[in-house]
Amino acid sequence: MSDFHVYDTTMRDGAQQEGLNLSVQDKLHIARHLDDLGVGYIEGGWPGSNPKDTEFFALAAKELDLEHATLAAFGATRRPDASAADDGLVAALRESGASVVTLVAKSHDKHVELALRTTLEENLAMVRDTVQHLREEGQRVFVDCEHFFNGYLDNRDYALEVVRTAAEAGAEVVVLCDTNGGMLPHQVGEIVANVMATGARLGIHAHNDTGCAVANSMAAVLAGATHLQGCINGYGERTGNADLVTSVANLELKLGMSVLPEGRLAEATRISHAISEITNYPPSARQPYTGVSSFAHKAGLHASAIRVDPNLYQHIDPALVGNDMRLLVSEMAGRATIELKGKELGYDLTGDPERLARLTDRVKSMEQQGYTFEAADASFELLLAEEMGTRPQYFDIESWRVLAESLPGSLDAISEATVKLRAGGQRLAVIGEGNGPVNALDHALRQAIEQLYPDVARFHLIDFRVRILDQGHGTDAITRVLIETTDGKDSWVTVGVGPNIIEASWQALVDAVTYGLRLHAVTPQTV
Ligand SMILES: CC(=O)SCCNC(=O)CCNC(=O)[C@H](O)C(C)(C)COP(=O)(O)OP(=O)(O)OC[C@H]1O[C@@H](n2cnc3c(N)ncnc32)[C@H](O)[C@@H]1OP(=O)(O)O
Ligand SMILES: CC(=O)C(=O)O
Repeated sequence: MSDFHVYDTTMRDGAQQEGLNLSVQDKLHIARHLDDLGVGYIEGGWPGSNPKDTEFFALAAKELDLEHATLAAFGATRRPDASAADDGLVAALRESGASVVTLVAKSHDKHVELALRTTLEENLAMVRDTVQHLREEGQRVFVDCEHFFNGYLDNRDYALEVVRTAAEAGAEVVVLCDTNGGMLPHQVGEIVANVMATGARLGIHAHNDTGCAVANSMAAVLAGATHLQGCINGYGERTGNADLVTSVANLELKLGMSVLPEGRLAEATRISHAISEITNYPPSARQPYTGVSSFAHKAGLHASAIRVDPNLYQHIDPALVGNDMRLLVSEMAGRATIELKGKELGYDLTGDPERLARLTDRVKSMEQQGYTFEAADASFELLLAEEMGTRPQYFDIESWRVLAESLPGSLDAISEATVKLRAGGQRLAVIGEGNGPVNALDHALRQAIEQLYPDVARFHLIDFRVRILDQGHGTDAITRVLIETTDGKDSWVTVGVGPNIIEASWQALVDAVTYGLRLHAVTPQTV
């Protein structure tokens, strides 16, 4: 592995994202995940700026046992016209227990004069004094030059003077920040190449306001930067920071650099999703490398080539980043898609062109009616089983009926469902109650079959989504219902479609129960 720095700022700049709020325990968990990924540096926050960040560093010193990473504390240069030794926030950095301190410094003359309200000379002194002071106290220092690129375009000499001052005072790395995220890759590449002439070790910190944060980071590295900052899942102020996983995967897989310890990149998808759970931000399906859709193929033509060689429609082997290829069944499927999906589900349809063609036609015609199989894998698997003659019949529905009743003095309407079916050689008629018609039907169906099939007691609905398909028909429209069910271990999605929302829900419900029992390898009893 090279001496290249992979520097994560999820817990500092990532936490500046709207709606993202981390507890101290969240931060400790994230730090362990980042260490597991093998990043070199973890910026834990700004000690002294709020009690939580101060507590994090205190706890980290006692509880975090990092294998790969070094913890960095973030803070600012001293206040104007004061001494670094007497500055309260500098003291918090000194006392944080972190061996690395990353100082944010102004490098754009306009910011020095308007935001800091001091002179250009005093700002240089603030950088020099603070770096020297912390170095004397035994800490390693990195300097983040805020608004560097805008500063360089407005007053090149001053921006370069800040870089030189930081490096001469003992900063190990001077990080050029695109704080407003407005740069494009050609500008970043050219400017970083010019700043290399200072002799300072350079880093890059890019925001994503032009959608170019990762591209700008790559341009900086190609121009000579050897320290890369970013956040997991691209979190960060406004539109976020460069996504650290995308950046690192690009460096390793596209530029042939070795920046993580051997084998760690293959953990990227798992770690990116685990951190999403902690931040409570659902992972973006379309995130490069780690998204669930990153290697999902929907178009029939793609699948037909993938059948020959997956690399024909994929830029890398998904396993390199711990992701998987998936085939999506939809109206855009061709026979190749159905064949590959069948294989994924354990059915060999090769050599059965007629069945393949029939299934493909069925999928297309059902999708035209409103079904969506890419979102309802379980209903597709049952359709496939039906075509193969292996769909189990656990019960035979005779009829169902639902009543909704509003009782005087009560705001809640009560629903009551009657389900009549044959199962286990008996005719069963069961009444179920619920807080809505679907809930009542669900209860009635379970009660009817629970004695024969006790596994149904373990199934729980976790999501129920309704979509009106032909807008404009008002209450007369076609409705699609997607139901997600879990048994506590696995979860599966089924679909139902119809002009009546309860009929559509019932179809999805019957598929959900049938799929669950089949998954549990329950043997059907005579109906
Ligand atoms: C580009 C970035 O994202 S850098 C990271 C920014 N992150 C944050 O701001 C989050 C944490 N910040 C905080 O908790 C608070 O802003 C604190 C504790 C740092 C400061 O709080 P306050 O003392 O109340 O000051 P306030 O936030 O109003 O203003 C910031 C002050 O820092 C000064 N300042 C700004 N940049 C720097 C710098 N690089 N070096 C020294 N001082 C600076 C400003 O001039 C301003 O000074 P003033 O109080 O004399 O007006
Ligand atoms: C330091 C930092 O976060 C920035 O300039 O964007």
